Amino acid sequence: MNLVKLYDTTLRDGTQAEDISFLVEDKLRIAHRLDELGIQYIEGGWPGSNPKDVAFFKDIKKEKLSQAKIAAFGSTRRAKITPDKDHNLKTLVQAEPDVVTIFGKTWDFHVHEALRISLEENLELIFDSLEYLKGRVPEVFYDAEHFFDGYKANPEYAIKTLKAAEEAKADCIVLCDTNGGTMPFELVEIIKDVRKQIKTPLGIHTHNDSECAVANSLHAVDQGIVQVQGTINGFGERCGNANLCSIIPALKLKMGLECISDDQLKKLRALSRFVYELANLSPNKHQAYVGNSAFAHKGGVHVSAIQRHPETYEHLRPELVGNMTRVLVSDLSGRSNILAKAEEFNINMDSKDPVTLEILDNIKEMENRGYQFEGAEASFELLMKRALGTHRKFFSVIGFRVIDEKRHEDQKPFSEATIMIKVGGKVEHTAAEGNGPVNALDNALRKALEKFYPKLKEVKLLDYKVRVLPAGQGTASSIRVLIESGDKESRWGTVGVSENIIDASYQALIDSVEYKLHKSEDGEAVLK
Ligand SMILES: CC(=O)SCCNC(=O)CCNC(=O)[C@H](O)C(C)(C)COP(=O)(O)OP(=O)(O)OC[C@H]1O[C@@H](n2cnc3c(N)ncnc32)[C@H](O)[C@@H]1OP(=O)(O)O
Ligand SMILES: CC(=O)C(=O)O
Repeated sequence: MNLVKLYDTTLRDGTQAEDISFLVEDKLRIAHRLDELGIQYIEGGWPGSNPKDVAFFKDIKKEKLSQAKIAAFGSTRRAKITPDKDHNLKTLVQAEPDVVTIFGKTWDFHVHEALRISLEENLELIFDSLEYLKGRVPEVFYDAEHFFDGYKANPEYAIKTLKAAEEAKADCIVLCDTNGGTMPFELVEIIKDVRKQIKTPLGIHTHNDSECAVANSLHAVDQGIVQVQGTINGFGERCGNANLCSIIPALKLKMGLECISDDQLKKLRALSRFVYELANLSPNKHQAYVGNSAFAHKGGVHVSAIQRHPETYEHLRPELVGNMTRVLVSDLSGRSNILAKAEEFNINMDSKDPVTLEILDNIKEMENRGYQFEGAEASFELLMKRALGTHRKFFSVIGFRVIDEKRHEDQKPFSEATIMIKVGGKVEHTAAEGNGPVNALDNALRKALEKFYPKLKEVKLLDYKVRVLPAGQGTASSIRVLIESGDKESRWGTVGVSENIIDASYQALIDSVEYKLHKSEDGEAVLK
């Protein structure tokens, strides 16, 4: 099996994305996870750029990585000075990385416009910057910036720049689609020509401006390229870099090329989510291979078929990349969705049971009113339990009142809720404040119930989403509230719909509390 080396630039090009910034501590943690995944090269940053990147290279030396090599990034020397006087090249060597990668100009237009030097001077910049680095660091890679655009504009000159890097004995020459506009069919023809003229091992670095970064990387490998650069989740300048979360499984599972082990591949989804978390971004649920929806089935026809054989609607087994099959319930559902969901919740159901059809009709009718169960699986489970008669009533709400008051125009509004509940034969009447009416109602409900069910103290309200649903024929517009709650072990979503936002929130809060009580080992056991 051929070996393709992976070069991750999440910590450098990834941080060039709008909204993405990592602390040194984050970078160190990500480097460890990339190492565990089996990434061979980790580009940590540009030490000539800022003190944070200098600190990263200092700190990473104290860390023990199992196999990955650390690369420092920078540019060729500035014009009119020798390499030994160039601050950027000096800091690259001082960072003492395993690899230095420098980028240089390939496109004559850039040489004239961005560097404002002659084409000949640019060749000297490339040659003597690489020559200076060789011998001072263990490995030197050359990123041929704008290679494909440069080749299209002036192929002879573009190849000359690669030859300058080859003469200086660069260990790998990386062809970059810097502006991300190259089409796969163009890239293939260009690489074929390069391979006739350049014998140094080649790498690929693509951007996603025309949504072709992954396709271009895979075509490049097909053409004999041995190093693939990219980032986790495709983070990167403008529309991003080639997404390693898609490239890695494609290399291994579609092209049969060894790059990481099977066990490492199973860590892919966890790494993707870890990097989103440290970047403080919500994961893209529709992301190929690793997203929540990547193997989520909604249409009844699909669910029926995957239950007979998963390959009918899955291009590979999700477990291979650490993901899993999910069955969604919606108004596109058929009986198969309900049965699959019931199995997930360990509820016994029979496809011929009239209850299955009753639940299905119920869901369709509720979705028509604005309910949505895709993000509210806890409400769905309670709905099934109610239909099957296995739902337990832990408490009843006699009534509640919410007051939202602003006593002076300069004062913050004040929210208070009172609630009366009944548990067994006991009535509890409590009041609580909150930073808004829903928060006050949540506090009052839990204050009243915690006395009977102390396990509710573990529940936290994690997310609250409100959506105004347009009015239907003859109906007023309504509000859908989705609440995400969690405890030490898990998270669950609940939903409420009403013309009144407090009532919709109340329904979702009640479901959240009921779900927690059901999932606690035994309803009676939590009742003191
Ligand atoms: C394709 C890529 O992604 S390349 C990486 C891009 N990433 C970044 O730019 C992030 C980090 N960059 C930085 O921190 C800063 O740009 C620095 C510290 C590197 C340089 O800062 P400054 O000296 O202020 O320069 P500035 O940011 O304006 O960049 C333009 C300079 O870079 C020079 N330059 C650009 N590319 C190259 C190159 N390949 N080789 C040598 N010099 C280059 C330009 O000639 C220009 O120099 P001049 O000001 O002497 O005319
Ligand atoms: C080197 C690099 O980041 C690019 O050409 O896009």
